[in-house]
Amino acid sequence: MTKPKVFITRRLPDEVVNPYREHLDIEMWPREEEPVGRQVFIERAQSSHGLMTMLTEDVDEQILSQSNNLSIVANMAVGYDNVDVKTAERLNIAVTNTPDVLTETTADLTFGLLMATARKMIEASQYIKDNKWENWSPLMLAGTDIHGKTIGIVGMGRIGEAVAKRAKGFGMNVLYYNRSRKPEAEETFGASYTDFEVLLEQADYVVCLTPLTDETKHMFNKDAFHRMKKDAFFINASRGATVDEEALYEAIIKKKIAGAGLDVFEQEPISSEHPLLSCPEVVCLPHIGSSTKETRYKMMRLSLDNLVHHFQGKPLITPVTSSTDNS
Ligand SMILES: O=CC(=O)O
Repeated sequence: MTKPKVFITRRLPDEVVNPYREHLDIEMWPREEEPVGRQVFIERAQSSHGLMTMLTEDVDEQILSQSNNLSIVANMAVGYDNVDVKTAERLNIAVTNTPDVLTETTADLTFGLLMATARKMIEASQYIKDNKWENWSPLMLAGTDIHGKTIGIVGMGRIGEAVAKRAKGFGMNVLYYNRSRKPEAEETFGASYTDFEVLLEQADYVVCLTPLTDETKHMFNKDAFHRMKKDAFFINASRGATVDEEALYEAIIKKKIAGAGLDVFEQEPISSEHPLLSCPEVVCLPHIGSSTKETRYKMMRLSLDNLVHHFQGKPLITPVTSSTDNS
C-alpha cells in the first residue's frame, strides 16, 4: 500500500522522524533554523496528504483550499492561531495541536521570566559581564519581591494552572481571569476569580497566558496598562498580538507600570530597532516557552503520532476544533 505523503515544514532530528517513515512518506524542509518559503509551502501542501507545521507557518485559506489531497494539519504548538481552523473544518481537514506535553515546561519558563524580570536577573548578569561590578552597595540592582505578592493570571488553562501551582509554592496570592470559572483551580491553589479590570488593578504581576483569538487580540491596551499599579509587572508567554506593544512601551516609559517580561512579540523575530528593546525594565526572550529538548521532542512525536493515527483511521490524540480551549 502506498504511504500517505506528509510534508514537515522544518528540519527535525532524524532520530525522531525516521521511525515514522514506516507509516508515512515524509519530506522535510531541509533547514532547521529557517522557515519554509511561502511558495514552496504552497506547492508542498498541494502535493501532500498531511502537513506538520510550526507556528511560523500561516496555514490560511489559500493553503487549505488549494490543497485538494490534504486531510490533516498537525501543528507543533499548543496555540493554533496560525491555522484557519474554521476553513479547515469546512473543508473537512483535521487539525491537531500539542497540549499537555508542554504544560509544565512552559509554566517553568513563565515563572522564571516573572522572577528574572522582578529581580533584574538579566540586567545583573550583563552588569558583571560588562565589567561594571566594582563594589557592593545597599541598593545595587534592587528588584521587587515575589513572595507575598499578588499574581493575576489571565487565561486559566492548563499552563495558567501550572503557573498558579508555582505561585502558590512561592507564597503568592493568586487571582485569575478566564472565560469560564475553574472551581478546581480555586480549590487547589486558593485562586480567586476576578473581572479582568479588577485583576489589572490588584495584581502585582499580571501574567498573560490566554490564547490569541479575535476577542483577545490587543486586550492588553492603553486602558489595561493604565489600570495596572505603577509598581506592577506585565508578563507575556502567550502570543504577542494579545498586546498593543505601542501602549506597553508608552506605559513603561511613562512609568505607568514597573516593567515587563516578554517571551512573545507581535512580529517574530522582533526587529532589533523595536523601542521595547531599549527599555532596561523589559526582559525579552525569543519565544522559548516550551523549549527544552525533552519537551520539544515530545511535541514532535505527538504531532507525528497524530498523523499516523489519522491515516490509520484511529481517533486523533489531540484534535482541535474552532471551539477547543487551547491553552
Ligand atoms: O507558543 C508555543 C505554543 O503554542 O506551543
